[in-house]
Amino acid sequence: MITMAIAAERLQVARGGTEVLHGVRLALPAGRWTAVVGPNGAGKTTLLKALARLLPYRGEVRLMGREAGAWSGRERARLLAWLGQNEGAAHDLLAWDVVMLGRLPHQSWLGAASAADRTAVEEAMRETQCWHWRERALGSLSGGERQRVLLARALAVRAPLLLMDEPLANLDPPHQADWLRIVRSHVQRGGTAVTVLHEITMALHADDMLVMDGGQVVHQGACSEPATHRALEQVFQGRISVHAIAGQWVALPNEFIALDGVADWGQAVMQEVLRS
Ligand SMILES: Nc1ncnc2c1ncn2[C@@H]1O[C@H](COP(=O)(O)OP(=O)(O)OP(=O)(O)O)[C@@H](O)[C@H]1O
Repeated sequence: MITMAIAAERLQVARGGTEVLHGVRLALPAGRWTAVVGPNGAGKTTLLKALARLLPYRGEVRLMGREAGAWSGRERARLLAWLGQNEGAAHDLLAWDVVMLGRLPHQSWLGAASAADRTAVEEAMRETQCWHWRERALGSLSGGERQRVLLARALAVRAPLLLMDEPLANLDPPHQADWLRIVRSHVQRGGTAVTVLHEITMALHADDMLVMDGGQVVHQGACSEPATHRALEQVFQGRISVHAIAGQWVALPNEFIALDGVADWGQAVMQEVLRS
């Protein structure tokens, strides 16, 4: 039997007095990476927050087969690591201390950090290449540097469930590629990742995709399935299309590729890439 890492039934969430998630049903298998995509305002952040119990909801959420509310706060904090969008953190905290916050669920009340905590922090900071700034205040770092520290904090939890909302914000292309490797290695070790991504080509690297529109999940399927590509094209009103280029699914804006000559130019660039 396939273990469901996260499942929801009849999930309803209201924000500002208005219902914005309308009875969502989903089942995300363990050991896979699911990308949540959809137009602005579709309800992606709301869904992720509800799954992490960061927002009140009606209906049912199950984490690793158990009702989310049945886990104690500390158990849940060890089970599920969260990286939010535009997350605030005290800007005068040192990067090291920010990442150490990810170890709180493992520490006793007022207990000092253990050797295992320090190892987890160092490994997470080296993995996201922010070890170098461990003595710097968070507020002194650039947007992308700060994002890597916050990603390290989520990794330091060593939770089997990793939920990330727009994790690529401010990351340059090499660090986006590093992030991809980190998520892949998390799922290869049996972990589960759920990420909200606006960059559809990056999202197509995931195993599965949850396509949202108007506060509902309109499609759930493998990123390689034509039905998933059709669902994507539909929610973005036919303004993007999914293509296979160099063995990878790529989402391109139709206006762009329809321009005379641009498609030829794209082909030429791709040939160059393949040759190099
Ligand atoms: N705090 C809030 N108060 C009132 N309405 C809210 C609040 N937060 C979100 N909403 C509304 O809920 C709906 C879903 O928002 P949500 O942030 O989940 O969408 P999203 O798919 O993540 O969007 P985006 O792609 O723009 O980040 C939107 O219509 C939004 O305006």
